Amino acid sequence: MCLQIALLQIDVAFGDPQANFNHVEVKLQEAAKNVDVIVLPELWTTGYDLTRLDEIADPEAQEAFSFLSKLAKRYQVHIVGGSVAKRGENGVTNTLLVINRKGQLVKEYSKAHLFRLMDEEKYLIEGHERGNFELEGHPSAGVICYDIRFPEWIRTHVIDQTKVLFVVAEWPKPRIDHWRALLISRAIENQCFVIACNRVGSDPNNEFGGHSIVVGSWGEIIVEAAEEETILYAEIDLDQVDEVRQRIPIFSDRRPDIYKL
Ligand SMILES: NC(=O)CCC(=O)C(=O)O
Repeated sequence: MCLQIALLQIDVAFGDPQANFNHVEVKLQEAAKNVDVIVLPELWTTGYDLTRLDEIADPEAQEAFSFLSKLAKRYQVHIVGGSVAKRGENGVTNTLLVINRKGQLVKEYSKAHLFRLMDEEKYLIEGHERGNFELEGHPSAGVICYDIRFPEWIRTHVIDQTKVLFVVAEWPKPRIDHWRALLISRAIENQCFVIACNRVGSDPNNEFGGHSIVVGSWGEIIVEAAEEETILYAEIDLDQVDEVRQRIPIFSDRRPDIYKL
């Protein structure tokens, strides 16, 4: 079973949701021909304008959901809709939205590990649930940026046969070597596809590194972007995951009985 994927490696206007909705609408239309899944980066509506979240966070992520739902239906695509600053009852979360071809919400996942270097813990509340969902019947999962530094968290997502791990990010350029190494490692150790969408451009505090990437379940790089705005396309064959897992059966060779931390 093959899936055609498009990753929107875009710039994000700092604290300007309307500009970002307009930009994503254009890019999504461009990407939508002959693809099954479109992926957006982290916090694509607001960027890291965290001090203005009172003003610009999306109540219950309703505006982002309605916008992505309309486009998913129009183009008949699944959208792994990056993440948005969602204002809920208890505060603001950094929340990933997954929407199917019918425009229905399949999954919401809130970033579990908040990144202190970018002040997330001062303005956001953390999520507690896993990011698993099904994509055309295939077990998949989505996590957000800093989450990939926690292999034990990622493992909990793949233990139930997950074949595709989506990562949405605003990862700064100075640590782009970590980004690449962590994503390739997560693919090899979990024997799954890793589809990772980063932003480009800069904000008042950071320059972002691009290098969105699709890694196969053997750890090979299928496609990788540079540092400019681009739409990155990839075809993934999900049968590869079964072959790799049969060849080196790490899931049956695991020894959780001796892994106590
Ligand atoms: N937005 C983020 O979570 C950034 C994570 C990051 O830069 C890192 O080095 O980890």
